[in-house]
This record gives sequence, C-alpha cells and structure tokens, in this order.
Amino acid sequence: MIPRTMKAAVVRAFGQPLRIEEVPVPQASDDQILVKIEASGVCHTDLHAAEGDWPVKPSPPFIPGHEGVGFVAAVGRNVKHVKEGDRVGVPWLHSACGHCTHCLGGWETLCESQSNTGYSVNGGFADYALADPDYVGHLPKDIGFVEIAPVLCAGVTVYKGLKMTDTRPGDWVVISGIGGLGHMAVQYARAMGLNVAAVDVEDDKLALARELGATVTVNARTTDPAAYLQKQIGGAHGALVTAVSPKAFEQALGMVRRGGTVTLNGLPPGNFPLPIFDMVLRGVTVRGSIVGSRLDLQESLDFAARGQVRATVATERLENINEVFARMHKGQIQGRIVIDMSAG
Ligand SMILES: NC(=O)c1ccc[n+]([C@@H]2O[C@H](COP(=O)([O-])OP(=O)(O)OC[C@H]3O[C@@H](n4cnc5c(N)ncnc54)[C@H](O)[C@@H]3O)[C@@H](O)[C@H]2O)c1
Ligand SMILES: [Zn+2]
Ligand SMILES: [Zn+2]
Repeated sequence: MIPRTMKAAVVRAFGQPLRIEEVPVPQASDDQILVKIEASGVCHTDLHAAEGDWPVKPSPPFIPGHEGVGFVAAVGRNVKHVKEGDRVGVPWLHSACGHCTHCLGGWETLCESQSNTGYSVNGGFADYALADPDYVGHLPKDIGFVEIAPVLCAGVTVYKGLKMTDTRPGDWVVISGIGGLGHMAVQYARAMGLNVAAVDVEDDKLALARELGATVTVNARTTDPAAYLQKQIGGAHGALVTAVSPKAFEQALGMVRRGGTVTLNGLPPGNFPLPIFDMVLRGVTVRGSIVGSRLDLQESLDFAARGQVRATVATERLENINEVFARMHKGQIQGRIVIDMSAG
C-alpha cells in the first residue's frame, strides 16, 4: 500500500540546511515507475547541488540524491519490462531523449535533453522517487541495498572514467582523491588489471586505498605528487581525478608519462591552467567524463555481483543529512555514507 505522504530531505535555498519535510508521494505517469527507496548513497554532487556550486543550477525546492535503490512500488500502464517488486536503482542519468546523435551512439550521458535525478528532477533522499524504467539500474540478487547503493553513481562514474583513461591491463593508473568515488576507482582499476597509485590529502584515505589494492600512495599535502610519481613509477599511463580541489587537477597533468591520458571526474567549481608547451610536447590528453551509459551502469553492477568491488559504507538516518554534508565538506568521510531509509 502506497501512503499519500512521505519523508524527504528538501533543499529550500542554496547554502541553507536541508529540511526534513512530509511531502506528497509523487505519482507515476503512464511511462514511469515509482520506487520505494530503501537506501540512498550521499555523493559529493548532492552537496554541490545543495550549495548551488555549478553554473547550471537546480531550482529549489528540490530533493537531492542519485544513488537511491529499492523496490519498484508501482508501474505506469505503458511500462512492460519492469514490474512491481523488482530491485532497481535510480541513477543521475534520470532520462534522455533516445533519438539525438549522442543517444543513438550510446552516449546518452551527453544528451542535451537529459534530466538528472536529485537535480532537475526529485531524487532519492526520500521514501519514494519516480524513475524512467528505461534508465534504472537492475540490482544484483544477493547484495543488500546499503552496499550496492554507491555503485549507482560512484561505481559507474569511475568505471567509465577508467575506461576513458585508455589504459590496458598491466598499465599504471593514478587515482587522485580517495573519497566515495576514488575508493571505488581503486577497486575497479584492480579488477581491470591495472596497477594503482593513490593520491589524497588525508592519510586515512590513503590507508584505505592500500587496503583496497593501491601499491603506491602519496599525500599531496606533504609531497609533490607529480614529482613523486615520475620518480617512483616513471609517471602513470593514465590518471583519474575525483578530488574536489582544482589544485589536484593541475597536479594530475604532471602525474602521467608521455602520451598519457588524464580523465576528469571531480566537479569542484573553478578552473585550472593547462601549460601549452608541456601538453603539446608530452602528448598528454585531458578529457572530462560524466557518469556512464546504461550499459556502463549494468557492467559496473556486474563487478559488484561478482564480488570484485565492494563499497566501504557507513549508514546514517535521513534526519542527519546536514551533519553528513558537514563531514563531507571537511573531507572526513571514509568511503561512502549511505542513508538507510528503513532506519527511522
Ligand atoms: N563526473 C561525474 O560523473 C561525477 C559523478 C559523481 C561525482 N562527481 C564529482 O566528483 C567529486 C568527488 O565526489 P565524491 O563523492 O567522491 O567526494 P568525496 O568528498 O567523497 O571525496 C573527495 C576526496 O577528494 C579528496 N581531496 C580533496 N582535496 C584533494 C587534493 N588536493 N588532492 C587529492 N585529493 C583531494 C578528499 O580528501 C576526499 O577523499 C565531486 O566533485 C563530485 O561532484 C562527478
Ligand atoms: Zn554522484
Ligand atoms: Zn538524446
């Protein structure tokens, strides 16, 4: 039985604490599904959204959250391939047009008509969320909701980002920023046969990276990470930047060897300089990468299903979301915090 109202964390104004409110449960249109959210990972993007950090902003009031996972509670009458009771996740890529050149080419992440969960449409920091059945992730059978939630954004994003480094098994990849995204990246990289170096500004993050399979670690607060990696491994073949500091982006350029590729996942507001001479003579590629396609999402879930990646998680109640954001802002979270919607 679906209630009329639900609990949700709502952004009423940028930079203000989220409010826990009782709001109407949304109703699925003929082409949508309604998902009963059981767990919802907290991504740094949710914090950027609530702060209004980016040039393209959401419109308050809105409900953040794009790692929401749970059971399908209702299906619209046109929905054929997803049924009530299915276990699904509602990712950042809420929906796309399906017919532009990007969508046709398997690059729906670049669709100009896309909508984004927890940003342009309400997300998973609530008991229920709407979803487009064509864009949900189908969850592996034997993994709990709390543990799988971080794959819906952190997992798929770094899995795709690693592919975009154009590295091959046996190559070195450096992961800069070992937070929610980065700690998953270390694991995907290992599973993909890569040697992993990890960079962060906190020693406890680097300790986690080592536990998860990184064999070289550098604290960028105390050591110049580019110089260190050139000396230790001759520079990496690829770098994946998930850090929330523009400084880390600049430093990553020097972490790769000649011909290397630097893929940018992190989204701190700001810019960083590209030294022309150095980029040209060293043949370095720099590219952005945003989440992943539906196929990337399903593949990233398959790694979890096979036990090759496993998010380091701690649970919190939705009521504590502002405290979670405060800790995230200070870089005090190990792995991912997941809101357990069944708690309270
Ligand atoms: N491109 C995408 O599709 C995509 C998807 C999800 C998140 N993001 C973005 O990725 C970023 C990271 O998200 P998250 O949830 O992993 O955040 P997080 O807060 O969990 O982790 C960020 C990490 O960066 C580290 N860090 C900070 N300054 C650093 C520096 N100078 N050098 C190295 N490490 C540094 C922090 O210690 C922390 O471990 C955010 O900006 C988020 O918006 C992008
Ligand atoms: Zn995210
Ligand atoms: Zn499109």
